[in-house]
Amino acid sequence: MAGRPIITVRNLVKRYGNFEAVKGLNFDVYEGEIFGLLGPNGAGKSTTLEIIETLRDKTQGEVIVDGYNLDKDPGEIKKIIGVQLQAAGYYPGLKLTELIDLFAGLYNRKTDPLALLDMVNLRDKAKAKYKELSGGQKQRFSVATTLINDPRIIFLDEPTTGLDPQARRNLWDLITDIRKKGTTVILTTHYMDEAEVLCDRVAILDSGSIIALDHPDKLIDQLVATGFERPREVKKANLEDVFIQLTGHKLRDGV
Ligand SMILES: Nc1ncnc2c1ncn2[C@@H]1O[C@H](COP(=O)(O)OP(=O)(O)OP(=O)(O)O)[C@@H](O)[C@H]1O
Repeated sequence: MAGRPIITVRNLVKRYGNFEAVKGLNFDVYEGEIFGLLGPNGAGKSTTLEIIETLRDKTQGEVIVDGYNLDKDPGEIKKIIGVQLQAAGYYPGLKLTELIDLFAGLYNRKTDPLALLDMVNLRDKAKAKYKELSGGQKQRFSVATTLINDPRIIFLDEPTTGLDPQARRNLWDLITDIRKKGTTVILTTHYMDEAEVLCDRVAILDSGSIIALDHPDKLIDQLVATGFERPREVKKANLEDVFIQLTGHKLRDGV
């Protein structure tokens, strides 16, 4: 993807006391791409995202988001990004339309809640309370709320964790649709199949450092070029294929 960098991170360091969780990261995210941050538990993915999102202080380094320097213009950065809240961020007893109106008010924006719910296949749940949604519906709703301020970039931290195979695929489609509309997406995931399907480029973090950064295909090709060969798959399908064939492609949680 030959876009211009919309996020530039240089020599980013984060220390918690004496512990260095992020050790001098350098990377760019290009406008219009889906960029994945991968890595084992504790690698520093959430810390890095939260620093760029202006939610966590950095120790050192420079972060530029769409031309705005994090040190000088965090308020401008907040205006152009969409951040996914954890479930605890939503009042459980409010209806979905009320929650959207509430967030729109915080952003000082006018939004059509039903149009937004349409995007994430939740129009028929407009009058439902947040606490009445299934896990997949909650995830879709939280992605919808990242779009309320019409952001240039959205941040998704493990958006499909805990979802069933249909709900995961549905969320992949949603993320792809959001990108098609020109929004840049930066996400973390522990699912390598998800990163392979969704991400234009991925950075693999380990113990606070980037150990690889490229297109998923290129990283795979590089590994194959070393002589690595996966044990041959004897079966032409896997258990997930069985599951999807048996239970269908449709979402089960009320669509
Ligand atoms: N507030 C904090 N105080 C001290 N240490 C912290 C704090 N937040 C995170 N850490 C540590 O920093 C390291 C990176 O944590 P981070 O949450 O960024 O990792 P992660 O890659 O997102 O992990 P996971 O995949 O488990 O979500 C971990 O060792 C973690 O224990």
